[in-house]
Amino acid sequence: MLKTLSLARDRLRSKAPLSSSPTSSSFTFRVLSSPFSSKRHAPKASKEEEPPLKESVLLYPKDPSSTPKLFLVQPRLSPPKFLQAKLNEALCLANSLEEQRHGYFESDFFDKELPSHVVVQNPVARSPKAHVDTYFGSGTVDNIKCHLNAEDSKEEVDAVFVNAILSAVQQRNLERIWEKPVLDRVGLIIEIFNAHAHTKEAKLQAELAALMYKRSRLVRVRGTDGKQTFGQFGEAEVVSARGRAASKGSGFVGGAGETELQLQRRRISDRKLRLLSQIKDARRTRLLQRAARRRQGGLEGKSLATIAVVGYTNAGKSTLTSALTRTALYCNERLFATLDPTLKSAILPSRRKVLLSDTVGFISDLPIQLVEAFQSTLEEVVEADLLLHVVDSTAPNIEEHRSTVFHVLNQIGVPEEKLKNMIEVWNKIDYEEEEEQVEDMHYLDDGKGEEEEEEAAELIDGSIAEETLEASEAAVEEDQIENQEDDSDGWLLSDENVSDSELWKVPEDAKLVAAQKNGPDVRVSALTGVGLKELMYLIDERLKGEDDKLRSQTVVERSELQSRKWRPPRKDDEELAVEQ
Ligand SMILES: Nc1nc2c(ncn2[C@@H]2O[C@H](COP(=O)(O)OP(=O)(O)OP(=O)(O)O)[C@@H](O)[C@H]2O)c(=O)[nH]1
Ligand SMILES: [Mg+2]
Repeated sequence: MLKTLSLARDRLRSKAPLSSSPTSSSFTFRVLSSPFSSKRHAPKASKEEEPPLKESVLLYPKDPSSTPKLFLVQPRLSPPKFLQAKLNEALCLANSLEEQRHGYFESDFFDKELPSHVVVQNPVARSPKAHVDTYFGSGTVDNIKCHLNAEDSKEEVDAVFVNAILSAVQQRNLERIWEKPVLDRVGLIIEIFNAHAHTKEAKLQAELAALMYKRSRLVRVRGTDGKQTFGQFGEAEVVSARGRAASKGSGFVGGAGETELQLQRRRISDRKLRLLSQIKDARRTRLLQRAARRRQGGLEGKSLATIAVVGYTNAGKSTLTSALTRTALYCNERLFATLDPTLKSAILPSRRKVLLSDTVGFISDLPIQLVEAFQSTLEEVVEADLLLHVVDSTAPNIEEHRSTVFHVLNQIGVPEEKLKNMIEVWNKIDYEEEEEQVEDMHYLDDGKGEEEEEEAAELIDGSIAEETLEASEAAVEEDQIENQEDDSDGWLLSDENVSDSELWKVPEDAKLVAAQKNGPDVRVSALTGVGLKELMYLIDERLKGEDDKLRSQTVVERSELQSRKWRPPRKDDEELAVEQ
């Protein structure tokens, strides 16, 4: 089984050629329309009732058996190892977008075809600012369109996934040029969150994230006829009479009426308020449960310690939690398999009972507000007594993964003391051994890889590479970028005032804390069980250390209190008081 897994993973790691891959997916289902174009929200002048927003934020209708066929566009990164890692992650993201049926995914992750993809020149490589209108230069945009047409002629592509963070305007313009819904990195991750959420709380949080994202995507662009239009297909501007009467004071005709943009914003704001209040209720329940757990206590009247298992998505958090608690949590190769925190108990070597909390994984380049939508869930992490940071030791960009986790933990407010005490667990050490064993029978070693890499080089260094920045900038049509009202509420970091190079940079604070740790505290294989005993002893030790710290703190506080209470006022003190 292990071998199959490694082979399959190997396949995903190495097969993704750095070029357009005309592999046709086995997905046969269709996206009816994009949630991010307004096609599906064709304005209805008279209807004022609450739209089914949960549905409107989704990429495809909630048919559990439906999976969209995505076409991936990966901006080139260097070094090639980093590009390969990012490309593999993007392919995994694309294949992770799937609804579960009765708690299970229809297909085996590795039975799925790799999504068709193309590596293109990275616009931020030459200039910190990408093209404000279409992100990519015009040559790249046209080239992608050709690839899309070619792909479409074989099997219809439902949406284009650009593995970068696009502004609303860039997204809308690309949608118009490519005539396909476009998802950027944040959009796809939100879609996955929505598809994988199970519990009421996770669903609410995922919907909130989608809603905030959707609000940031509401833009008006100037259409080909020069008129302001709201949607991709130039829907009418004024869609309801609301506001007319109010603006005139009486009568039923007057004022400018409500535009589609205002109507959508209002609906989103109303829904957001309702969602926030529901999340608040769920949070209250969680707080009560946590307090009850603390009261319940462990051995010798101690409170029951909670250990939060954190880490990059797919690092093996659920597998490790299952192994340590001897339970069977849901584990899957799909990214963001876990969205709902789960608590399981374990007995440490000292016979102390603890709770392990498995939670949502982190990923690079996500805006803080997305994390904020999951604040209620992530509170478990902030409140935990100890953190276990699970790292996939086989990840080629392991440093980026580590830094991302430190960054998110900083963002959600984990105290520095807790970060220092965190146990870093390098997981999947069995994989290296496996890799060595299967190297000779590497089924991808069929000579195709090189050929495909050459193609990639052609694509990157050929027509697209020749296109100069100046030329593409000249191609920016002024009327397309005029009035680029980006209503992101400062939510998306992709706003034009934040350069994309900033987004891809590991934040300094995260680097600092990550650098303080030189390596793993323990190396394990959650799958085979190697290193788990050592890990359990380490948890015991760290918790004891925490207890001792707490005890000495309490003793100091108590003695301070006593001395304050019983100490008779000294002469020096009296003098000091008089001076003051
Ligand atoms: N070879 C190997 N595979 C592992 C190990 N631990 C986990 N995996 C595999 O890695 C994949 C992801 O594991 P999960 O436990 O679901 O990872 P996770 O961190 O919980 O992922 P998310 O919930 O999606 O964030 C699964 O296919 C596991 O079987 C390990 O020690 N060795
Ligand atoms: Mg998990």
